[in-house]
Amino acid sequence: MILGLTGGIATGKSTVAAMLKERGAVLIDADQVARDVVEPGTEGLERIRERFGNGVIQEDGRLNRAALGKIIFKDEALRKELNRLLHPLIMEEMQQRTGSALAKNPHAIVIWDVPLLIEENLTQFVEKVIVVYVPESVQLQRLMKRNALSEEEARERMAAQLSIEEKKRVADFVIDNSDSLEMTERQVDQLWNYLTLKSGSNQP
Ligand SMILES: CC(C)(COP(=O)(O)OP(=O)(O)OC[C@H]1O[C@@H](n2cnc3c(N)ncnc32)[C@H](O)[C@@H]1O)[C@@H](O)C(=O)NCCC(=O)NCCS
Ligand SMILES: Nc1ncnc2c1ncn2[C@@H]1O[C@H](COP(=O)(O)OP(=O)(O)OP(=O)(O)O)[C@@H](O)[C@H]1O
Repeated sequence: MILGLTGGIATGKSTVAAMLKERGAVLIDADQVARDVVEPGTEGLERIRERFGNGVIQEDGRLNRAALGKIIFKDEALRKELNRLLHPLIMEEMQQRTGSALAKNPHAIVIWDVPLLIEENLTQFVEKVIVVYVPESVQLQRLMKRNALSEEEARERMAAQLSIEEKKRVADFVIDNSDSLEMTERQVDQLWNYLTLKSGSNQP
């Protein structure tokens, strides 16, 4: 069983993903895969160097994420170009990791944690869509705090994605993460019970 977990930037995807992992889900994190495919020596990093120049590569040969972020969150055309360069590499790696997980355990509950699941039409690859929701005002506050961003920078990043309200409309399951972590845990427990029943898995 493959499920998509998404939400807006800083609505709490990683928080909910960690809770699902604790309960036994196999987690495939697109942000992590996106990091892995641009490690030094990869085709991903070479693609970025060719298009964006050495200004986004650090002295130690690693990607300067802050520098690239500054460029692409301000400019939609450049962001789309970066997506075009990296997304096929990210997708291939995610499919591969999913294949190995299901080969090991055909009953595994595999969660794809993908911020752009809906924007990039990846819902076709998953059975159900889980959206981690908080109202936009909470999203803005959490994003500014976590990434030490100004309100303008945080709004720019939020504008690079479909709004959380629109994502909520596409969801099969909504986890409301605007209250305490305990309240979120409770919703995750309910969801997990349903998923284990449906997948026929006996995971703890
Ligand atoms: C631009 C980069 C280097 C900035 O790195 P940084 O470490 O500051 O951020 P990080 O990767 O942790 O992403 C934080 C959040 O930003 C949002 N985000 C990232 N990339 C994008 C994008 N292309 N479009 C819209 N939102 C994005 C996501 O919500 C993500 O969870 C990095 O985000 C990147 O390589 N993005 C392109 C790959 C991509 O699309 N990743 C998203 C998962 S498919
Ligand atoms: N219920 C909650 N109450 C208060 N703070 C929370 C709660 N859930 C998450 N947070 C905080 O909000 C921030 C965003 O959460 P998290 O990193 O899980 O979001 P995300 O959706 O994975 O973000 P991104 O899209 O950037 O990957 C973090 O600083 C986290 O500690």
